[in-house]
Amino acid sequence: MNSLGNVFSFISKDVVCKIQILENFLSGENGSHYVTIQSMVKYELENDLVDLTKRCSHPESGCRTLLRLHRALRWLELFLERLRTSSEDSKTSVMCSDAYNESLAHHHPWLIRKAVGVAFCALPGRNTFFDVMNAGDHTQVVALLGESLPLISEVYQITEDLYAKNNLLELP
Ligand SMILES: CCCCCCCCCCCCC/C=C/[C@@H](O)[C@H](COP(=O)(O)O)NC(=O)CCCCCCCCCCCCCCC
Repeated sequence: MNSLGNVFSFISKDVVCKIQILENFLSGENGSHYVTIQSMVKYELENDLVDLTKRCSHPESGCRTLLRLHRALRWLELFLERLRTSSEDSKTSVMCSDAYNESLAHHHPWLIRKAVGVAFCALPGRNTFFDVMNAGDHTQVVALLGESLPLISEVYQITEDLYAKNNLLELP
């Protein structure tokens, strides 16, 4: 993302920050509970470490932090599937914003949606985008996407089911 330009830095900063929160849990004194998503959910819920309705004493629990990344993974899945099936004249900005409007946008306030919309306009065209991905020629990139998308979907679905079972899909 950083090689796409400064306009994306507010997005990548947020992702890095959220990954850091999870890594800190993993390397902290209760790290053994953070080895899997299942053990994290069980541990945080059993020990009242999750703000369920309003952010107060545990504003940055592992569960709510992962939920933000989980929602972003859905965006990524939708976007990469569009990219995989796109034609030479398809616009990355349109693919990106269609995927965004179908997923993450439902969870973002107006101001973030506007800022994200500006970032999408700065996306390079499809060919440059494939080059930036640095995963071989364009046919190879498309093949790679075909292999990785089912794995992304599977990971997404496992987390989605676990969160749904524990009523965690709307954590503040
Ligand atoms: C490739 C183009 C990249 C464009 C990515 C667009 C995705 C839209 C993400 C918009 C995030 C906006 C930034 C702020 C978000 C936060 O307000 C918001 C809520 O957090 P809070 O509850 O702690 O306040 N955070 C989030 O929703 C998490 C956003 C995470 C965004 C992840 C984006 C991942 C991008 C990965 C790109 C990989 C490209 C790979 C190509 C093969």
